[in-house]
Amino acid sequence: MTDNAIQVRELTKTFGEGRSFLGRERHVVRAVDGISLALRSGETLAVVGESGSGKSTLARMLVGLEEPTSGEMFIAGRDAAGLRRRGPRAFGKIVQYVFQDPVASLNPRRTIQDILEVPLKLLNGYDAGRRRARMTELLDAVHMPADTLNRYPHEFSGGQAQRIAIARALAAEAQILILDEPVSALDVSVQAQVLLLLQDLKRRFGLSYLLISHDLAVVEAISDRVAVMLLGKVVEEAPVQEVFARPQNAYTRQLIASAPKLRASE
Ligand SMILES: Nc1ncnc2c1ncn2[C@@H]1O[C@H](COP(=O)(O)OP(=O)(O)OP(=O)(O)O)[C@@H](O)[C@H]1O
Repeated sequence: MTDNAIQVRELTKTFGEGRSFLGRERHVVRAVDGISLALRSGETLAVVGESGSGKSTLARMLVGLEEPTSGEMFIAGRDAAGLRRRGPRAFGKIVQYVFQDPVASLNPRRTIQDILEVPLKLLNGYDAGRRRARMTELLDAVHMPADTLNRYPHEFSGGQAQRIAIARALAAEAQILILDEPVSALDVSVQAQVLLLLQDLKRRFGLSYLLISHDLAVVEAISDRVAVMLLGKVVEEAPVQEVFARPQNAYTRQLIASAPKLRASE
């Protein structure tokens, strides 16, 4: 248990429960359907699956944005039910979300300094001097120049904006990052740089990543293990080389077969 950054047991999330205001039964969607899985400390676990398989719902529960219908979640060894009672900041200190669209994830009316200061102030309670020093370190860690602080999100390319979003996630001092399609909105030429950066940061800061991706080339490049989701369930979970070399599940085989990019890159 202690070696797991994230552990979930029998986790379920349904939507549409109850009756509509006309008294009709609603159609219930089991977005996440009794999942058990673990993200080990220091590893990257990829969660793959087609659109609607429940990946985002799982991720949203892990950062406290969605409440499970049933089941258990432990984040950095802490019971998520307890974290939820203490409010959203309790999650933010231990797990952070990196979104697919970096520019949209950064407030357009705020400078990068304002954006980075929020977690430093609210989650860590750093004073002005410490915040300034930490912001310089963070920008350096993501290979952005110090004058980035005075600029606005729209002044940056997608790749640069994603570096800044990653710096913001690191500012919380959380050890676990949920990477939700972190490079799919970026030009292919920039994707590799951001993936290399993520690998570098993971080693330097001892991070653990839960990577959501539909791009199997990205999954193969940076993951240690893969969990394959289908209709809210995990149908296969194995080390990355194993999943690609010997997929056990028919759905996994189909996913791999329909990923020409991966085979073409070999
Ligand atoms: N807030 C909600 N209310 C009702 N249904 C929802 C809600 N959020 C998700 N769902 C449903 O739950 C299922 C899983 O959706 P989810 O977004 O988790 O899948 P996904 O694998 O992340 O898909 P994508 O790759 O398109 O983001 C879908 O059928 C979706 O329509």
